[in-house]
Amino acid sequence: MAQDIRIKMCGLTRPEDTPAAVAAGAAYVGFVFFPPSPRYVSPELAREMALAVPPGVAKVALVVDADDALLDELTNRVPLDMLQLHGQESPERVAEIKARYGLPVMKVVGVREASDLEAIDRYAGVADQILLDAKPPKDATRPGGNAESFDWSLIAGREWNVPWMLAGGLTVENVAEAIRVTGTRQLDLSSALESAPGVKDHGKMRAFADAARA
Ligand SMILES: O=C(O)c1ccccc1N[C@@H]1O[C@H](COP(=O)(O)O)[C@@H](O)[C@H]1O
Repeated sequence: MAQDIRIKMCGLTRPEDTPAAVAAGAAYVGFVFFPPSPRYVSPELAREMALAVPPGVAKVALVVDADDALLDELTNRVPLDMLQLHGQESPERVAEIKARYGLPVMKVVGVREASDLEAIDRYAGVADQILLDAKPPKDATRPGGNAESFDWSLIAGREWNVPWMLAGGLTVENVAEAIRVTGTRQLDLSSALESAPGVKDHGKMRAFADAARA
């Protein structure tokens, strides 16, 4: 059993989802604060859910090009352990957010082709973690959570001097291959854990965690 695999289960929307993610063995739980998403949760609901998360499981706020007003509200109301920046935030903005809120920051880098990976070095000095996700399809209404994978062979054998996670279209069927090709020790997903957009399926959470660790 590959017990050292760490999983982030993102886009939890109901109070019962957090204990289910924790029971499945999630190392991180994610709350989406991007209003167009079917996984959007209000700060009030996120607070209720976050308060039920035991120590040792990181509570992550996913935001997209958030301004300080939103980040002030979230950090004041929700007990958080990490901010996930899933927009076009520059390295300077990442550094500013990190300094202002004193929370670890995970910057998303969208990947479609090899040259996209050059962005990692620009963020490695400021972000605490990098999340490699597929760039969204052209007609997408959100920058992530589209159940799209990128070509994992682009990062086969690559190493960076910053912790990183793999995201984008991970499923119970492809997770073993994703780990084999990329060597990742951290996985992040949302769509494949759902029975409908925004509705997490607790059986799928358990099945994914079992497959990832097998
Ligand atoms: O899930 C969303 O609605 C979302 C909205 C805006 C930005 C990112 C979003 N999701 C994140 O995208 C990746 C991959 O998700 P999937 O497994 O392909 O559905 C993951 O980090 C989600 O949390």
